[in-house]
Amino acid sequence: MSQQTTIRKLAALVNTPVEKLLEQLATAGMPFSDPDQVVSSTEKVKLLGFLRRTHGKTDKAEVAGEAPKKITLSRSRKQELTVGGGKSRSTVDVVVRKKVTLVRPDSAEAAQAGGDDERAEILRKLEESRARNAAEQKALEESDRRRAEEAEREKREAEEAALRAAEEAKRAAAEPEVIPVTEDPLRNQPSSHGHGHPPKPPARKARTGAAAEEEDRSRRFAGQMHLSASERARRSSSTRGKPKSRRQSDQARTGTGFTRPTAPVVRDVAIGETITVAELAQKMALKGGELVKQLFKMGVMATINQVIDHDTAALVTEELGHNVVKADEADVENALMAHVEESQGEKAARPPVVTIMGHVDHGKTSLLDYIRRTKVATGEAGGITQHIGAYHVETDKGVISFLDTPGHAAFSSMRARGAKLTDIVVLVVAADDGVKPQTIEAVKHAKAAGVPLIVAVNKMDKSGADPMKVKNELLEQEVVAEEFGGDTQFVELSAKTGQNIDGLLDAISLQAEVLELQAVIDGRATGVVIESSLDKGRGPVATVLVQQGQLRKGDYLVCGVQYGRVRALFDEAGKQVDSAGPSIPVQVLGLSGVPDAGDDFVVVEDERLAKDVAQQRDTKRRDSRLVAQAGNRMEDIMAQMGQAEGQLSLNLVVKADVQGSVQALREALTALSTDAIRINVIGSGVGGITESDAQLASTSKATIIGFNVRADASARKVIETNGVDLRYFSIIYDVIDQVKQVASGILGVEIREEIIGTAEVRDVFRSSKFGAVAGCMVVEGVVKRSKPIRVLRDNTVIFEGELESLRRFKENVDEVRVNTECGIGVKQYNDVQPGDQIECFERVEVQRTL
Ligand SMILES: Nc1nc2c(ncn2[C@@H]2O[C@H](COP(=O)(O)OP(=O)(O)OP(=O)(O)O)[C@@H](O)[C@H]2O)c(=O)[nH]1
Repeated sequence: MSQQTTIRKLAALVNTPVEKLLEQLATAGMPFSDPDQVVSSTEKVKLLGFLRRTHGKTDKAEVAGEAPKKITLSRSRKQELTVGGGKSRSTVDVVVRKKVTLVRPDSAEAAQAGGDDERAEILRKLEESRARNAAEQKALEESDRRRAEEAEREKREAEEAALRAAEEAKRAAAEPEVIPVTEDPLRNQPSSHGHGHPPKPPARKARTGAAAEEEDRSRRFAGQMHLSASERARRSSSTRGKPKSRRQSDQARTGTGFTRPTAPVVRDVAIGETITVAELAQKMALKGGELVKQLFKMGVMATINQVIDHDTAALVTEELGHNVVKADEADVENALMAHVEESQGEKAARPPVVTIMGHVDHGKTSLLDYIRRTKVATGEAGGITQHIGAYHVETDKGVISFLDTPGHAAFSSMRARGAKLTDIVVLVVAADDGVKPQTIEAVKHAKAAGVPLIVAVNKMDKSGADPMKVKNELLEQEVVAEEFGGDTQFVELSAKTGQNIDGLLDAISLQAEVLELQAVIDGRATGVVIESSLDKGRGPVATVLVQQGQLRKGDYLVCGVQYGRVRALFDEAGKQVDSAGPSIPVQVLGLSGVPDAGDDFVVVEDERLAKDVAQQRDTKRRDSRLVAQAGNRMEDIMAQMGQAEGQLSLNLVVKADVQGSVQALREALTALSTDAIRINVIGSGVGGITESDAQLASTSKATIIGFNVRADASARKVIETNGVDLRYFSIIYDVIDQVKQVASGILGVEIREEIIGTAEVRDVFRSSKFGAVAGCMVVEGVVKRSKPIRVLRDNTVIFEGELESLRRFKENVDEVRVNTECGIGVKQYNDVQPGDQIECFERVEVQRTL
């Protein structure tokens, strides 16, 4: 690659005639004869120095007669580079610039070395650099060539692969599916349950045919409990024997697309309060049957469509290795809550809600009736007040609402359902009778609920009234009158004469003021159902107590599991009203069904939400009931079986006029159950006793309890024909008493042994006539000849039998009393010893009671 220059070329380059250049060269000491003679670089440099000198320019190098101190040679070369691969491959023009700089050694060194040596060195280095350049250039060319070859080869391979794929796809379409067994990642992987499969030989011949396929599949899925959705899809598609799609086969071969997980899939399974077995199985991607089996292993017998409770579902889910997540079933409820909160506004004072409690016959009903009769404004002229479960009165000091179901049964049943309705409890105590068991119970209930008490000392008109006694007795219950330094107001009154009833109302208003009761006055109403019934003409009727907001005619509301639009509102005077505010009881018409006492109600904007919430609650309630009824655990079944053996049962059908009474009775009666007898309320409801109630009672041998309701003609017929036990009541305590009696009748009598006397053996005489006769002292009770005896030694019974003889001073007697000596001959037993005890007992029949 030497760049040799002739004199002619140089002359053209420097734009000088050839002759002149020859001349100059000659002058510079380099005589050339032929213009085509080559001029070396050194000669060029020399010429340059000469020319500069002749033009008067200084050149140290030349002056010193030396070569230039630094020479830089540069060159550039253009070449093509291929970048990227496949589709993105492209060519780029690249300019390669080379620059070589040669530096002259130090002038001191240079001074030592001769000028020609130096030039020779430079030339050598120049030559070396040229050689290096050439080598590099060659290497570059070589790598370019290799790259081009590589690209060519890749292109060729890709074309071949495409061709092969097309052929294979064609072949696959013609043949049944063959699972590429060697690709299976699960194959060499132990399963989560420890059933590891030995590694397969790498290249197994692909098998075709259903049997091979089945075997292969079972091998692959054995011990693998959880299949992902795609696995299932794969399984089912292969089961159907469909050929693989081209895409699938391409994916399988190229390894692209989905790869089966190598470990069991752990799922987050959302479980609500209840779930059906089928639904749970689906959530775990498991066959229903598998889950049934798993449940059975855990001791739970359930069918695929059965509802199981949350705990059981959670257990089995965890057992199968999945995570349990609490399902957010309260979606609609949340929407409802948001709805309620949204309607909250400014709060203002509200009237108090009062419940009256006290011992039986102390005058609760009389008090409520007196207040209602004298204080509730009747609607139209001659209108009569109605019992709707609550009423409100207007006093000088404000409005007061009374809950009209006296007694703590209703109070506690409401409280048990989470409904806190009562602000103040008025405890009625008859001044002539004082504190009685139910008075104490009422105090306990009020205290447990954290509700303040006002004591109404009733029957003050009676001659035997002793209010101070009441105050003192209540002190023991920690109910301290104001005059004793406590905070409980005592009001002495008479429900009969109406004496000081206003004083009681004042006391209530005062207490309410202290409590600073508040509620949102405007906005959507919320509250609680106090009573409900099914009216023949008007449909479901519910008395509700509004707790917040205004309940208006036309409002949509959800009420327990019922919903509807308020068709009409009635107050306790039977008068239609347009709205009811906080603490005001009102009768509502227009619900889809009869709600339960204690259910809450919420007014909502539209019917849809009301319906959704009601339906969701209904489903939930039904499911919970199903779970409760199912008794699906083995233990439960066993327990029930055990119970059936030893435990008697009394079945009852309870019908009452209002829902509150039904609930109170059901709870009170069921609570009478003991280990010996179980009280089952197998049917209950609001309304008269119907034929179906009678039929139910007849088939299940139940007693019918009619509380303020009567049996209709067809029911009476069934009752008479089948001899069903029917009893009517109007007082709750009577029901309880009678049920106790009936239960006792079922329990029957029990034989009890009573020891009537014990005698100690002091000496033993043996006579040929009577055998062994024990000389005894009666130490306890009386020993009777006609009664059975036991002989005890060291407090252990060693013989049980009868007396042969009982004598006192050789005389036969029928009985011997305590501290008397006697001779006892035991029938068929001659082994009596001094120190033994002879116990005389009798068997008595005792009526079993609850
Ligand atoms: N003399 C007098 N008798 C009263 C007074 N209050 C109630 N009575 C009578 O006491 C009896 C019982 O009264 P009720 O009001 O039924 O008593 P109760 O506490 O509601 O009774 P139960 O509903 O059975 O729990 C009735 O005969 C009433 O007439 C009163 O202030 N003075």
